[in-house]
Amino acid sequence: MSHAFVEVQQAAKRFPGATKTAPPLTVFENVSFQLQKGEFVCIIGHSGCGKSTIMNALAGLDQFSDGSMVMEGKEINGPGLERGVVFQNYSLLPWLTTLENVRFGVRARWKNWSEREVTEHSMKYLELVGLKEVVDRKPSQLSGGMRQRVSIARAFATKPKLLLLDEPFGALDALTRGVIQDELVKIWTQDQQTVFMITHDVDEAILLADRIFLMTNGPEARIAEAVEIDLPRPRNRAEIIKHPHFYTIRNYLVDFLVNRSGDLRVQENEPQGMRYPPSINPVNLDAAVDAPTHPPEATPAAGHEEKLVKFTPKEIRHG
Ligand SMILES: Nc1ncnc2c1ncn2[C@@H]1O[C@H](COP(=O)(O)OP(=O)(O)OP(=O)(O)O)[C@@H](O)[C@H]1O
Repeated sequence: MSHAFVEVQQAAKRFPGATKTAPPLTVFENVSFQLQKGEFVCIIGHSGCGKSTIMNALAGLDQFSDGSMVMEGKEINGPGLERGVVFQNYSLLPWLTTLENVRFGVRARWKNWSEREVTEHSMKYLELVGLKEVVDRKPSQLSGGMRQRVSIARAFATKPKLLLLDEPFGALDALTRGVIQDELVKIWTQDQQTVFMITHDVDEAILLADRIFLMTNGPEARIAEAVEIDLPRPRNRAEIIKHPHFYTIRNYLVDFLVNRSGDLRVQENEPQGMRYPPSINPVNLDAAVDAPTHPPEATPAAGHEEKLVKFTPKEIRHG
């Protein structure tokens, strides 16, 4: 029996073809991985490879077409309070105020708490994401970044054992993003949560993750590799770029996204069955990639999304 905190085995997702005669779409298949308790894992891959679909399944909001997923030995077959989710699209209740949106989650989590305890705890997390002044506003009266912060506060406040984050910082400006990344690391460290996070930002993934899963392009995507990030903690953005391993890791990830993610399809005659992604430590590979050891050029390669290859050291609060 597996001792992993979360175990996904041979997951696949298929959708019916767009027309009656069109073949079904296999978004991904043969996706198997484990998350260890307390681990911070990021998953990166090009748009459409199925990252959100995997996350929705872990959240219990969708199901795989094949395969299984288990958390602490129990099958995941619906949403649960032990799993907290931050979506790209905030998913707030529009008729509730900012505070009520957070209180809603906190009250559900700790049913025996007094109203005062629920409010105080909710306020603590709203303060943490810098929203103390707007707690009485409804989501429609907030900016996109503010709504995302409410959603982050709600997820953090409920202290789930597994925190599922789908590009949670996408709508935030660089400074706020740095501050909230710091808070996420603090909460993760204090509460010993396990985090599974989708990001398109390579630098963010290196800053936060213990391991980064690299997904090949869809259709028929899979997790090709699990890259170990051996940079010492605590990490801060200003310092890690000076670490001798930083650019080796970064170049390896960018090389995957730009050059290799489309070529790593399952071969026709490759044996099927359970396949965990191999663990890769780019620093220990001989000439891991034929790439420079300085920041990649700011100009993205033709045909690739700018956000994937752009080098943007962001400001971050030192703490
Ligand atoms: N209900 C559906 N019917 C048909 N295809 C779908 C459906 N939902 C998702 N897909 C397809 O599944 C694929 C994976 O979608 P998903 O949102 O998981 O990708 P992603 O890797 O998270 O992308 P992004 O990085 O853009 O968010 C896409 O090609 C999408 O078009």
